[in-house]
Amino acid sequence: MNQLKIAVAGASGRMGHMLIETILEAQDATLTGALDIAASPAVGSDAAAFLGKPAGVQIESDFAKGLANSEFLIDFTRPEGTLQHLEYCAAHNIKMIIGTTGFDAAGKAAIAAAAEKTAIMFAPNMSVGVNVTMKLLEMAAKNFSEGYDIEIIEAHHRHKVDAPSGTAIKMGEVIAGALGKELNDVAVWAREGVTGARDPSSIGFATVRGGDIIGDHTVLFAGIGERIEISHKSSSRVSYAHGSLRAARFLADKKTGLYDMQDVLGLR
Ligand SMILES: NC(=O)C1=CN([C@@H]2O[C@H](COP(=O)(O)OP(=O)(O)OC[C@H]3O[C@@H](n4cnc5c(N)ncnc54)[C@H](OP(=O)(O)O)[C@@H]3O)[C@@H](O)[C@H]2O)C=CC1
Ligand SMILES: O=C(O)C1=N[C@H](C(=O)O)C[C@H](O)C1
Repeated sequence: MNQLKIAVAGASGRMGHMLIETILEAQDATLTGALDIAASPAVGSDAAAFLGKPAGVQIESDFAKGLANSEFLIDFTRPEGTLQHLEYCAAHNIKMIIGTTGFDAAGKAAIAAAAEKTAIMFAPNMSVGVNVTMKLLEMAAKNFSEGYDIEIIEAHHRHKVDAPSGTAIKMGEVIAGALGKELNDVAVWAREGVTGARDPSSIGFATVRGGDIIGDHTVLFAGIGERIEISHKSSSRVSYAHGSLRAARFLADKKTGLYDMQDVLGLR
């Protein structure tokens, strides 16, 4: 069997650990590299030291060393880190699976431009459940387009640095798209003080941060006499890691192009 040669960026992070464990368990994938920022105390140690069974792959901060033997880089870091990895991968034909969230428009444009040089899968949520939920939301939004107020509520662990989550924003984009609108024209990102009555055409967002919540998303369609909630709740990061591996398998025969999990899962 042809092995997928995969490096992991952010190797000592929450997702980095989950990805390394998942790659080491997979029959068709080999961990061939690991990256972290130069300031990380993990640089120089074995990428699987946290599992108590070394993988023989050292965590590097130098891209040339960390990516020397890899066909894929799975990147769950921070936008500024991902954009540096992107430049290197585009120049060296390394395919990328990008799970990092919190990009601005310029960052997203850089990813689209790099996809003309190498194949990239970029999605704010790799879980099958969330991506199927996106389809449910599209259908719901079309049927609740009049008379229902739409609010997106997300909750994550205390360490999360971006808000609203990338998934919540994507849910908003899917709903706005189904209604023939641009999310930026209708989004109310937060509320405080005397806000006035709710604009019926708006899509509201609410963010909760606390403890070890892995990732909960609920979309509320609130009408008169009834309300509908479509929820997804993650109980482990393993679904994100499995989705990332599916993405690597999907990219294996692609040379260039920008894809998302809807492409990987055949949901388009
Ligand atoms: N698409 C999806 O399915 C999912 C996406 N995410 C997203 O993935 C990202 C990471 O999440 P999580 O693993 O919880 O975060 P962590 O903070 O646990 O891990 C981030 C990792 O990236 C490293 N890092 C930080 N800054 C840089 C940089 N500038 N360059 C390179 N590496 C850097 C960190 O190193 P150090 O610790 O030394 O700072 C750490 O190893 C977030 O954007 C999150 O929203 C998360 C889960 C699922
Ligand atoms: O930071 C996280 O943890 C997560 N981030 C992603 C997001 O911003 O949507 C995906 C998931 O919800 C976990």
